[in-house]
Amino acid sequence: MKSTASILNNPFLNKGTAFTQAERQSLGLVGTLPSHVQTLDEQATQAYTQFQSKPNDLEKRIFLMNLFNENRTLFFRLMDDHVVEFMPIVYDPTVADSIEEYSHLFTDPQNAAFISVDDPDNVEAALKNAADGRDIRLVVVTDAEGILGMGDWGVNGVDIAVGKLMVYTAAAGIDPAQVLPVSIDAGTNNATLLADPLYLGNHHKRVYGDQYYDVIDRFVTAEQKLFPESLLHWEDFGRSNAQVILDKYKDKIATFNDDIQGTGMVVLAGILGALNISKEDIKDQKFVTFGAGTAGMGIANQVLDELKRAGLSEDEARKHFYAVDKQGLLFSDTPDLTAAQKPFTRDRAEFDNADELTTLAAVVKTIHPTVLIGTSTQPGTFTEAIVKDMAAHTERPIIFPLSNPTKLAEATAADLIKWTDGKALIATGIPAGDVDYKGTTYHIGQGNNALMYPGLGFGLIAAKAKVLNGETLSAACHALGGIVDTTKPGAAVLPPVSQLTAFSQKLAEIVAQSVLDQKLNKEPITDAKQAVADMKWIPEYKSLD
Ligand SMILES: NC(=O)c1ccc[n+]([C@@H]2O[C@H](COP(=O)([O-])OP(=O)(O)OC[C@H]3O[C@@H](n4cnc5c(N)ncnc54)[C@H](O)[C@@H]3O)[C@@H](O)[C@H]2O)c1
Ligand SMILES: O=C(O)C[C@H](O)C(=O)O
Ligand SMILES: [Mn+2]
Repeated sequence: MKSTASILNNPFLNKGTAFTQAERQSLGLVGTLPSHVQTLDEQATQAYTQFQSKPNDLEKRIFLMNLFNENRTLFFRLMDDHVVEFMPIVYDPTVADSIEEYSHLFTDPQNAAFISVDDPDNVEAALKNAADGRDIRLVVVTDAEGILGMGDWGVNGVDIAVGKLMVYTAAAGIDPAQVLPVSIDAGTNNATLLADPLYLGNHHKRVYGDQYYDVIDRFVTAEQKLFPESLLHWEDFGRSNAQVILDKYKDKIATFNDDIQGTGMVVLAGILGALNISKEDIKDQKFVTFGAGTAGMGIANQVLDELKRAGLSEDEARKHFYAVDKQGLLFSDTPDLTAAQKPFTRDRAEFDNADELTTLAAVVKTIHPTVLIGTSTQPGTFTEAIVKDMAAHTERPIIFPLSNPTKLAEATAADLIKWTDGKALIATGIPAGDVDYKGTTYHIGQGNNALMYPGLGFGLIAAKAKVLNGETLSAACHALGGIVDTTKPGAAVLPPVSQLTAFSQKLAEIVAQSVLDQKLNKEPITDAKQAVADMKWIPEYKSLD
């Protein structure tokens, strides 16, 4: 029999006041709880009332995290009941505040594994100890060099791994006992953290190069050895490492980078939704990506793939893209190009005014894009003048200001609707309320990878995929078509978060089917739908007596 403390302090087993009398007897809990036995419903109602009494979003998050630390079943039951309200609290944007305050507010490691670049010999031990015998099927790892658009947050960034995993369970139904958040503490270049005696990570600058890649390699090796059936999700790595790491492992194991591929997927799905509304062809679009980093180039690659599938040659397809970064429009001779940027550069000879194309305004004026994507981390950069200029040359401009959190968005949905007289087809990185303009209510899609990665990941795990390839990514991007009624005035380009569970399920089935169709499953599975249904965890108490 387990000790009293090991049950009440185990969030995967704990039921608190819902332990039945029989369980209290058999588990040695008699007299350790008040005598009235509550149902999960009663606990959820009571907890929601407490949640509502919290004065602000960060306090609400702290309350929910305490519940999460104590009792995962109750936490996810509550999240199931209130997913639209809880998403911005447990995930983006409030997760950004909690990351900034992580070291100061720390009370519980939340069953994460903490790997230190200074202790490479204990990488495997860290994973093993944190898993504590659990059958891990999903790992979300971050080194937190590029947390959302807020830069380097060192060990504090573990909260993004915890938050992404919460969304996985709420959206797709992965068993919370089968997930593992991982922090790789490679140091930090955040001067505020380094100067803070309360900072809980390594107090030294970030390590790069061979020493860093050696730890990553040890991590991947140990992760695959300990959890051979798991999917490995990379989150918020820096621009110089994200693509390199993905390229190194993507053909060998079941893995994906959420900022590159998850974001590419949601943006392509959003563009397809927008084109469904405008009844235009993707082959007629000109794409400007503003902020040509991890997400910007991930998006460009996913859209490029779509153009090729629509029949364009590689060369023709690339001509549809204009990548803009700090230097302005990226040309083949622009200094300091990243590996991901190089294939998307333009030739100076294409333009009479190439030397002037150093700002977004000049690029929009010259190119007349039909699609403008913001992944720049620069707030307010989609100005009224730029947006009006774009709208003057295309009937339904597609404009996605995606930088997170809220304070970094390139524009607000309300401004974009106003400046384009209701013509813009919009998705935003964080949740945006409806916009009422001249008698129409515009619903704004959330262009956040949270719409995609839970279904993608769950489908890959359920189908026991060996790898994730372009075929499956493409199938997933098309999965959301038809969920939104695009004939309604003011329709959103993506489905609402209120339908997150339903479309994550659909997405998982499509992904699993694609894996099976390509015979990429590690073990024999015949029915994708059944495999997804069999994996689904429901927040209900299981009998422990
Ligand atoms: N909505 C989503 O699902 C989603 C997904 C991923 C990333 N994002 C957001 O996108 C942003 C970028 O994330 P990332 O992971 O690509 O980061 P990143 O650091 O890899 O890329 C940011 C890019 O913006 C460029 N940039 C900085 N200042 C600029 C300026 N003044 N003009 C033009 N470009 C400039 C940088 O040089 C860099 O290339 C973040 O705010 C992040 O939250 C959103
Ligand atoms: O975390 C998010 O909200 C989306 C995305 O992964 C990001 O880095 O901004
Ligand atoms: Mn991210």
